[in-house]
Amino acid sequence: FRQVSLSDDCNGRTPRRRLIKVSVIGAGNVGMAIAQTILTQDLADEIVLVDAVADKVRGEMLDLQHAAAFLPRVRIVSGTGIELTGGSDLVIVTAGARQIPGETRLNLLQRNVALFRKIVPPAAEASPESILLIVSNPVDVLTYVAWKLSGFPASRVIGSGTNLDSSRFRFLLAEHLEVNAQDVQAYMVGEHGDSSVALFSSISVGGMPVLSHLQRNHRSAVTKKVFDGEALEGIRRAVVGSAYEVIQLKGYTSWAIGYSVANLAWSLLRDQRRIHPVSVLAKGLVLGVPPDRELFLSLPARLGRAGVLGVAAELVLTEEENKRLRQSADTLWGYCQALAL
Ligand SMILES: O=C1N[C@](c2ccsc2)(c2cccc(Nc3ccc(F)cc3)n2)CC(O)=C1Sc1ccccc1Cl
Repeated sequence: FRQVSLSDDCNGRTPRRRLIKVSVIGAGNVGMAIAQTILTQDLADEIVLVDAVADKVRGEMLDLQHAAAFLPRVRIVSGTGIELTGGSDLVIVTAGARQIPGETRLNLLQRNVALFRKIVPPAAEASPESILLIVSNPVDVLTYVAWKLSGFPASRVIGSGTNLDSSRFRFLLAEHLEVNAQDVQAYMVGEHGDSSVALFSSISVGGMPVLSHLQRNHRSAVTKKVFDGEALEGIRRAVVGSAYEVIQLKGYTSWAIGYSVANLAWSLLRDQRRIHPVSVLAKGLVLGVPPDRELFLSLPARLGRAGVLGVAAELVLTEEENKRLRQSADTLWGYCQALAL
């Protein structure tokens, strides 16, 4: 139809905000769930998908492009070369060898370190101002590896860490209390996975702590239902159990990790300064761990466009919680040292 210009086009100049570019390296179930969620949440102006398998990543790009009639306009690019990610604000790494059943974590780690040696240096060189967000497992050690290989300041190298553990924890608590999971503040910290530490003492619902003096003074339905210890320990175990249950039922996880990582991307790219439990350089932040030990584990961190703006180091931990955190720190440090990067 005939082009009619009705609006003042700012003297031929289109007002420009800085365009946001996000790259996802690894177009598997996790990478594509993250990309799809970032797309639907209108978070990026350009999304780059990189994977070693050319047909797979081109197919994923085309399939997403075909949804354009229902989505905000986003440029979607794909290929096998890391150089496509150049100029990214955020580079999300989900690439990783799939764990062979029965394979030890150390063996999977070594295979993924070899992969990271090929991915991280060129990605860092192509986007020197970007934030690296590591999702590949074992995520805490691989975030340390990405930090060492990238040469970036630790503030711009983050692991998804216990963000997923914490979102499952919040879901299970919310179900138990029949309240919206968005009104449940609850953190799991430390090492992602089987050994994450649930911070029972800092659970709050609608801003009310559920494990405190309330125990004595109020017998409301909320505190009565939540504060008995075995219910909480049961929920902590269910966080781990639910991960294994999903793997057993569908063979992989995607939606929860997709939404939880897109939530991190939102805070980072839109400079939200929100606090998330993510894997950060925990040097000198864990009581009882020598302050010179360089290791990554999850702590509540304030996230913005500059990456990690601050870490909640003055965590209120019980002696038991701190002991478990220290044990995780020792294990993780052992792995990091063994790599001798
Ligand atoms: O939801 C998952 N799924 C995975 C998975 C596995 C194959 S495809 C996806 C999962 C599920 C269950 C166990 C497990 N263990 C594991 C440990 C070390 C590794 F390097 C890789 C995987 N990993 C990967 C993973 O990290 C999670 S979260 C998770 C895992 C275990 C305990 C608690 C949580 Cl919150």
